[in-house]
Amino acid sequence: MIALKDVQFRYKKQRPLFENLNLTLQPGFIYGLLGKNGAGKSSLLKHMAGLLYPNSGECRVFGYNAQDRDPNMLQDIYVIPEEFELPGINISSYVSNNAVFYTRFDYAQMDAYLTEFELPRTVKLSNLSYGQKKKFLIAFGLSTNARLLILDEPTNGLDIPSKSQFRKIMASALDEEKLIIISTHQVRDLENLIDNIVVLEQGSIIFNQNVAAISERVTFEYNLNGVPDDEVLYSEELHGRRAGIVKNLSGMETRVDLELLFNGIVKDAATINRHFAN
Ligand SMILES: Nc1ncnc2c1ncn2[C@@H]1O[C@H](COP(=O)(O)OP(=O)(O)OP(=O)(O)O)[C@@H](O)[C@H]1O
Repeated sequence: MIALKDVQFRYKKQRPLFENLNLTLQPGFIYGLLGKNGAGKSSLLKHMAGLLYPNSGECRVFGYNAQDRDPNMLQDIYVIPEEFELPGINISSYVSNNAVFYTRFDYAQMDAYLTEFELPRTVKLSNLSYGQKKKFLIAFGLSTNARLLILDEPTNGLDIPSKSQFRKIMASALDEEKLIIISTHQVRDLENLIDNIVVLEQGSIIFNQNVAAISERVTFEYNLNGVPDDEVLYSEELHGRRAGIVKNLSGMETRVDLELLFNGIVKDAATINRHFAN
């Protein structure tokens, strides 16, 4: 479990980014962390990995205070950052140098991911394309079997087949012990993958809901003609029509449109949260 309690944080000489931020994340789920540029997603993920420390409050990961960077905690965390550099060595050298840090590293699993992603094994990692490097890190990260996997913009640079491979691989990698957090702007890439949506805005959590609850409470409509105004929680122009988020009064579960949902939350989180609270 990850528990952030009353976290306050500011970068030096900046105004506070997090003020009393509270958030609990449970294993067995994939969380989508969404937010506009500069909302604080990467900073939040860095707190969880013990790379940034709160000014006050605490961030506990599997019971450890993340800022202590206890080796037992670190071997259970794998972070794939948005920007990274890989050394000029081939995959097998990298694996034999780095897998030792993870007690549950599964070499057969790594091999299967490399085949699935069609990664060339003899080329130096530094000479791979950006998308290939990303796929290599995803393969390595999953093979560590770390209980906490943090992925910052993992689908950036992936081609279309690789994005669907990514979704398939992530879904199959999840078990009840693992907690996966994916931060992204590419919300469509997360559809049918994430269990929970957390939205951050100017350092505050403005929305935190389970996808099943979302599909039970609201529907996503692409032509609001005829829908009474008091049932519409958010609307926008889409291909010349009014699309939007509507109260689900039928109780039938429908597909969650993450892009519409995100737009609605950013525009007016209070209205949407009020509906969920009722
Ligand atoms: N090292 C730093 N020093 C000072 N301010 C920083 C630093 N890193 C980030 N910030 C500021 O903190 C805020 C949050 O940045 P952060 O990178 O966490 O946002 P983000 O949600 O990940 O953004 P993006 O979607 O653009 O990657 C921004 O206003 C940013 O300018």
